[in-house]
Amino acid sequence: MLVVQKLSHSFLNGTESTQVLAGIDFRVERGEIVALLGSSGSGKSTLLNLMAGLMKPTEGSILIAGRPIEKMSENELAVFRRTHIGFIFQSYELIPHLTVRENVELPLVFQGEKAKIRRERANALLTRVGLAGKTELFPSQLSGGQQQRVSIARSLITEPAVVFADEPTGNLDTKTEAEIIDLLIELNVNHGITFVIVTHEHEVARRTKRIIQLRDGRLVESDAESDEDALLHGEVGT
Ligand SMILES: Nc1ncnc2c1ncn2[C@@H]1O[C@H](COP(=O)(O)OP(=O)(O)OP(=O)(O)O)[C@@H](O)[C@H]1O
Repeated sequence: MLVVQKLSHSFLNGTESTQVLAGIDFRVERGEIVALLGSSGSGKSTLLNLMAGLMKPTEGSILIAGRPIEKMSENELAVFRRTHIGFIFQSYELIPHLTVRENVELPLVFQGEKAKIRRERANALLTRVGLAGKTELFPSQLSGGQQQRVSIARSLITEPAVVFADEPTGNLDTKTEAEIIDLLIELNVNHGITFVIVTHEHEVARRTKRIIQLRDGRLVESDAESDEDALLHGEVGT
């Protein structure tokens, strides 16, 4: 589903090169939910940008649904991203002058889907994320947690191979954070959606079955249970 192979990345500033990721290898199977955990500066955003095809790696390969995305042209990538990858952002990134339903429909508008089908799929997804009565409101009329639910529905409408969530609860209070993570887990368990959740919060990572941990651009992989154990014994850095 998602295969990251021997991935390294350096940024060039003038003549100086800074290595940010070094020899990253992991795979995420279809139907998995994984937290990508790392402290500030560990390389999470860089890795996410590479996996989303927003930057080309210095070395290595990223396969999504069997396709090496680093080999694609800009145009191929734009189409591939729209159809195979879903995104959930910390700040929701909803369009304020479109209704909740229109926001969710938008990726299908870009695919040229018929209005009736768009509306049906958007309404079904909005029901699934608990917003059945809110479809004709505007984003500003919703709470932060509800806006994030809209963005989750939008990320699913093209039935992507994988959904990347970038600090999805970063703007939410603890109770709403737990509800949003509950929703992502429910969508994973009951609908088989593959999620990679990028976070610096152990509390979020602790909820997923598997944690991939980045430290100084390198991987420290562990499953959630042993990681929790390590946390208890103070072995995992913050
Ligand atoms: N364009 C760039 N040029 C040079 N160095 C960069 C660039 N972008 C990021 N870096 C460096 O790469 C390292 C990793 O940054 P990155 O943003 O990937 O970390 P992060 O784990 O996402 O951190 P945060 O949680 O604070 O966003 C940092 O040391 C950062 O200074």
